[in-house]
Amino acid sequence: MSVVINALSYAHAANVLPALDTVSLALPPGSRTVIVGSNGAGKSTLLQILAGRRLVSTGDVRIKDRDVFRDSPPGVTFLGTEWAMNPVVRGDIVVSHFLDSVGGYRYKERRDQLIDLLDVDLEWRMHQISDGERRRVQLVFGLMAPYDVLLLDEVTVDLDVLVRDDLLRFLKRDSETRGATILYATHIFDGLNYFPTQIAHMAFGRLVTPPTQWPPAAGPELNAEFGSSTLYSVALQWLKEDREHRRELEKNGRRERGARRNETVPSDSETFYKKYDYSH
Ligand SMILES: Nc1ncnc2c1ncn2[C@@H]1O[C@H](COP(=O)(O)OP(=O)(O)OP(=O)(O)O)[C@@H](O)[C@H]1O
Repeated sequence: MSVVINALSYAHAANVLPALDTVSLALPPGSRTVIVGSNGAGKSTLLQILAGRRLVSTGDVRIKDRDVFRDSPPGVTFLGTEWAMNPVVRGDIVVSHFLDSVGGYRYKERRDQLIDLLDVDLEWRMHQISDGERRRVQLVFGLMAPYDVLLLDEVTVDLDVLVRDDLLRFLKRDSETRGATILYATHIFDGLNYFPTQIAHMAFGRLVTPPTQWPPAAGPELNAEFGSSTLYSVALQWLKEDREHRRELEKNGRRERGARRNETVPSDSETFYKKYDYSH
């Protein structure tokens, strides 16, 4: 297996319920897994832990049989949305200089292929381009070095549909030819049907549907859960179930997760509004 997680639990702070609750997962080399889950389900937390960005004390997290935090495996690429917020990549720097400064010359062939595919202009200046254009530069930068495991946290959200489609086809072809494993968290399911080899469902920090073959097997082996659905309709159904579940819990006065478990709401309105007054 390329990625193995055993009983991983993780809480962002001491007094909150865990963002991840005993998650176990195994991804074979060459697999492309799409994780479906509502806002706050735990997808980003999971990807950041796999990228070695958060230290975990409960559970075992391995890529290519190496502990991701203590013995970080080579060949792991993580691409998340926060990159574009970094002031360094919003500074007055020409794209060609930026790509050179991060070692683009070492992967010339892949770099040029990605520049064409993502329609990047080497003369752009990083502080004068749109969010989507900056995202395309990030993708050239992030994908030009060949990886064994690619962790994608919704980095296609601001791409136009044509570029997004070209990118997904590139990633699919790349994983087929080199056997790279991809784990991709997204909320955009349009045009994604052909991409994954498996799909998984996260809800309330748990992996409620482990990676399951996608597209569903056809003919007599037709997958009982998915039938002939599209990825979009499966995702919609899963998210509806999650919302129902949450509402049910809330109706019974319970929360699955959140920071306010032990907090009492002040009884008089003055104290209440003071609490939410950010002006001081
Ligand atoms: N830095 C943080 N500090 C405290 N809590 C956090 C932090 N990051 C995430 N959380 C909490 O952890 C839980 C899981 O968040 P996470 O970002 O992993 O969800 P997600 O599935 O990626 O959501 P989205 O689809 O909105 O990106 C949420 O309840 C969130 O409020």
